[in-house]
Amino acid sequence: MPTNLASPHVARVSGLTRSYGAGASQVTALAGVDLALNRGDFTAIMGPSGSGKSTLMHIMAGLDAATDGRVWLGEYDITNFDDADLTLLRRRRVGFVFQSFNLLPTLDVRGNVLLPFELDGRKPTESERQWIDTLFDSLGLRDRLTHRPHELSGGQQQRVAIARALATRPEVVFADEPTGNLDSRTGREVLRLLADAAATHGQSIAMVTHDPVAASFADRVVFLADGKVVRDEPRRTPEQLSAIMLAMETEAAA
Ligand SMILES: Nc1ncnc2c1ncn2[C@@H]1O[C@H](COP(=O)(O)OP(=O)(O)OP(=O)(O)O)[C@@H](O)[C@H]1O
Repeated sequence: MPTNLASPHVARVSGLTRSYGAGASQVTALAGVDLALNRGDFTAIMGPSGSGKSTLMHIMAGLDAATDGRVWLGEYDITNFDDADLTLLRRRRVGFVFQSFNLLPTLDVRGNVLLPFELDGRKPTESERQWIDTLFDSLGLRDRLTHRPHELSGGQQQRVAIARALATRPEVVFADEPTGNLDSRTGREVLRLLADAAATHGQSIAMVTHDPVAASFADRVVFLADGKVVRDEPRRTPEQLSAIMLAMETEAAA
């Protein structure tokens, strides 16, 4: 495997294209994207519906394959990895938080958080055990450890999903609209937790969102339109991000 241990990037794509279908019905979801996610950053990926955000995230996370271009996850060039290698790499290097929480209904909170270790066929080390305890405390899950997902509120379920995503200290956490199913107050709590994981623990996080308030918690905001990166901004207020989105829509309509 080609390695580049000095890489300051947790994930990178170069000349990335992704099309679906063939002939007249072909859709180009990504049309030549160059993007590198910095280690320790909380990066938001914004853009209008259909601009390619989820496709980009899925390819960066090794869940979908490029049509053309190259993809790196940490020091690995995963462009030509087969499914078995990708599964292993995802299990060991990537955490996921989805809009729909994706918790196992039959497992309690502790079981859900320990699931990535189970899947990897190992037990947490002593230091991982301590880290998981810290997560239970800082995410306010301590008195819910034996509860099953259906006994929890939406915000609590998303906090369990975040604890699970952070438990193995993955190279990068990918979050797809993680606050999409939460009320705005609970959503802000979840965003604060993600921002804190990056700021305090150096956890690299990439989050897809269409919500300027959510994106305002990120260190960096990358905008996609029509399958291309059109802007790349440092931290911005929700008002500034809304203005950028509006300007993009006005340009697209002109
Ligand atoms: N499996 C697929 N088959 C065919 N077309 C697809 C598939 N997945 C995505 N697309 C198309 O690719 C384009 C980009 O989709 P994508 O889901 O990445 O956009 P998005 O920015 O995440 O949108 P949204 O904000 O609505 O979730 C869209 O035109 C979509 O219809």
